[in-house]
Amino acid sequence: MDLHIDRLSKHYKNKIAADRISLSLEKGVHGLPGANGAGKTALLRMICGILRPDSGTVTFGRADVSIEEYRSILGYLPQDFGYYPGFTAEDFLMYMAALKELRKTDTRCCTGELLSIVGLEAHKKQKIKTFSGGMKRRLGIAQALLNRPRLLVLDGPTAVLEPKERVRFREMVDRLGQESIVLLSLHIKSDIELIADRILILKDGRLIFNGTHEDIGEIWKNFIWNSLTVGRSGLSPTPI
Ligand SMILES: Nc1ncnc2c1ncn2[C@@H]1O[C@H](COP(=O)(O)OP(=O)(O)OP(=O)(O)O)[C@@H](O)[C@H]1O
Repeated sequence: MDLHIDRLSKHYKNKIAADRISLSLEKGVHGLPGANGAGKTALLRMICGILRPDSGTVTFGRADVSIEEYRSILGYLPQDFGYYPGFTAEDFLMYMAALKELRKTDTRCCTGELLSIVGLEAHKKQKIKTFSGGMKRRLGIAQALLNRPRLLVLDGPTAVLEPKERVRFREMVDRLGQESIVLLSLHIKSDIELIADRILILKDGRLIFNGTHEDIGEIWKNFIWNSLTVGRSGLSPTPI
């Protein structure tokens, strides 16, 4: 089943976060690069039903973004994900599963599997307050996978990952993209090149490109790379 976005718009006073965005996404990994303020987070939040658009629709198959059926196929890692520092990794996943109203029996077996997928199995009894930024991010990815989503939306998933973690993440997303629609906002050149099958580029809330690496051509490639201002820390202009 496909994700359909039809003329989605969102304004904030004098700013346009989304300007009549229309697109359809199929299974695979879709990368969303773009300069700061281009509208990536606004689009992802509208796709997840967290931000209400001024106009336009988001549907998965026949399910509208506002209904329960849509939420049951969705996994989401927000840009600023809140953790409970006193929880262990395992307890946190159980807690998130309860919030998502997943059955306890299903959750118990999959929390171990998910922690292993994100490389945190050895840390499952460790409190989150002792985790590095990269470990927290990986735990955030694990909670997004709890309901085995057919639509997985990750906002800046690689932002604080170490190079080794990043390689593991690429492999994981590659596997997930074979079964599901994966949509990620990415800031780092090598991530976009290596992770995404297709690229969607936003500029000032408008979708200005939707295609493959081959489609994009050198001019557009230069445009994207020049519009990206971040390295691993979000501060360096040099992509890693
Ligand atoms: N709550 C808000 N109030 C006013 N303007 C907002 C609000 N949220 C977003 N905007 C504006 O909407 C536009 C799109 O913001 P958005 O956060 O989606 O960009 P982004 O591409 O995710 O940026 P970044 O890479 O910095 O996270 C920006 O101009 C931003 O300033």
